[in-house]
Amino acid sequence: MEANKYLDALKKHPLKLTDEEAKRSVDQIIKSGFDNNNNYEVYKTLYSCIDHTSLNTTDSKEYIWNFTEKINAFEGSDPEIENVAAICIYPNFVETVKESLTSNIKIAAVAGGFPSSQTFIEVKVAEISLALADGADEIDIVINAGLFLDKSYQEFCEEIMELKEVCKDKTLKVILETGALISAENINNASVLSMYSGADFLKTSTGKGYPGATPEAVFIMCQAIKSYYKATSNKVGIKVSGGVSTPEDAVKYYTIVKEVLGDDWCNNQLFRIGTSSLTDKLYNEIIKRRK
Ligand SMILES: O=C[C@H](O)COP(=O)(O)O
Repeated sequence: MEANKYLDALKKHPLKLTDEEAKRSVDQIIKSGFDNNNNYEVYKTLYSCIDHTSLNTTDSKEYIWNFTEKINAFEGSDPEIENVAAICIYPNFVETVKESLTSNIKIAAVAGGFPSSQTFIEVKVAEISLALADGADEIDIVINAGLFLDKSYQEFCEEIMELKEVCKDKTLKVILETGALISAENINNASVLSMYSGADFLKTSTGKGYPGATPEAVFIMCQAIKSYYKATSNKVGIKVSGGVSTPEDAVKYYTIVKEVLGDDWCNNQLFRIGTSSLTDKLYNEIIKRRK
């Protein structure tokens, strides 16, 4: 995009709410919609939207192998429940997951200098290329928040465009690290620029070092995705991550996505929950609610 296109894109998709208005709106959405979605069928949908995540300093080949084996064991074990959407790991474990995975789910890798994104573009390109070569289906990168906050939008967008080019037809999820962007305006603007730069999904948080997902941030991101869809007919997905640890949290985010974006987004093609602690809890809740 040429220089004026960045500002044009932001003008085309302005934030129409203050932070306070966004909070009131999303609180009302949750209040009026939560109970309708707090049910067995939605829980099963949510389970199928999970990016089952392990991003620990202590992760090892053996641990990730066993982590994957648990997902393999679940496959087909319960005819009523579709397996999780993806396994999400550090890039150096893609090979391990590829070798051990027997279920038909996606392999997602964080890459590009996760979680700070503070490294050379050459390193980001190499890390993504290696993860893809090992078999990753999806790549989760973090925005260059420094460039964004400095309003260096051309460099900001060109970096995402370059990394999307490396991914080709593989899914690129762009982590906004909303806990670092803080304001609704920053979250809206980072969403808009990331989508025009090639993001297939917008993702809230790394879960590392900054506050994770919030209903307000997800609401703002969904509004931006809706506005972008109206302008371009392109559907960009939403991935909620960072501290999503209870079935109730997941239902709240589902409620926001359903209300703002509609049923088209309420599946794992366009809605994911990145989590390291929800999967078993959600399964247990589903079993509890089974008649
Ligand atoms: O998607 C990736 C996140 O790191 C998961 O965050 P969490 O460990 O708070 O569930």
